[in-house]
Amino acid sequence: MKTVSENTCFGGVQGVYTHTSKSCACDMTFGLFLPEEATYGPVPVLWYLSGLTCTHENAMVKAGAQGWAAEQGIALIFPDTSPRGEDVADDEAYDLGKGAGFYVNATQDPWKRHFQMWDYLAEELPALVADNFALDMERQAITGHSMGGHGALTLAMSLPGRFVSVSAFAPIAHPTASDWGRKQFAAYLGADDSTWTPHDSTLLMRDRGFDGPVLIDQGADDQFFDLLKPESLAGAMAARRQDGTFRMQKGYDHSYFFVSTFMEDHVGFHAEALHE
Ligand SMILES: N[C@@H](CCC(=O)N[C@@H](CSC=O)C(=O)NCC(=O)O)C(=O)O
Repeated sequence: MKTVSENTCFGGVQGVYTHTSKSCACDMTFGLFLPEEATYGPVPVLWYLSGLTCTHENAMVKAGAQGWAAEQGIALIFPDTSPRGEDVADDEAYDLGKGAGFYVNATQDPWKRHFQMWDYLAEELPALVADNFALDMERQAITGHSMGGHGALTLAMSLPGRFVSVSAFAPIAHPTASDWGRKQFAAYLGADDSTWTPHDSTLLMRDRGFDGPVLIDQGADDQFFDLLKPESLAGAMAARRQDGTFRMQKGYDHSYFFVSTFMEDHVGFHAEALHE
C-alpha cells in the first residue's frame, strides 16, 4: 500500500492511499479519514460508497462528512466505484464500465477480469484497512449515494452481522426494474436475470431485511427519481416491518448539495449504533 497524500482535517487525518488489488487485478485508490481518537486506539468505521461517475474523491471533498465523523470519533472510508487503468474495459456511456462498477462481481466478458467490486469491498479492502490502520472492524456501518446507496444496502443485507447500521442517500433502490440496473446487470452478470436478484435492495428487503436500523433519505425533486424507484424500497420496508426511517426531502435534487445537507443526520444515526 502506498500513501498518496495525508492532510490534517478536523483534528484527524484525511488520507488517500493506493494498492494493488488482487480482486480487481489493477491498482485501486481509496480515501480514509481517521479522527484524532485513532491515535490512541481502534475506532469504529463508516463506509461511504459513491455513485455513477465518481472516484474515491467526490464524496471525500463534497459530502462534508469529516467534521461530523471527527465529532463522533468515527473513521470514514471512501472506496472507488470501479477498477481503473488503461487495460480496464470501458463503455462510452457514463453508466457502464469505469465509474460504474455497480458493486457486483462481473461474470461476463469483457468485464469479468477486473470488475470484481463485490469481492473488493466485502473482503479485500476491509482486510487491507484492518491490517494498516487503527480500525475496530467489530464496529462497522455503511452508507452511500445513488449507485453507492444500492451497494451499501445490498452489502448490508447480504452480509448479516458485518454492519450494525445502514443508510442511503437516494439509492438506486430497485435496479432489476430500472434502466439503472437492467443494462448493467445484463452486461456484467449476463442475460439470466436470476443472477441479478441478489443485487436488488428492494428484493433483498422483501426477502430478508436488515438486522439493525435503516435510514433512507430521498430528494423529492431528484432528477433521477424514476430510475431510482424509491417507492419500491419504501413499500418493501413497510411490508417487512423493517426497523427504519424513510424520509422524502422536499425540494432536494440528486446532487451533493442534497447529500451534504443530510450528512450530519446520517453520521449521527450510525454513531448511535456504532457506540452502543
Ligand atoms: N453525468 C450524468 C450524471 C452523473 C451523476 O449525477 N452522478 C452522481 C451519482 S448518480 C448515481 O449513481 C454523482 O454522484 N456525481 C458526482 C458528483 O460529484 O456530483 C449526467 O449528466 O446525467
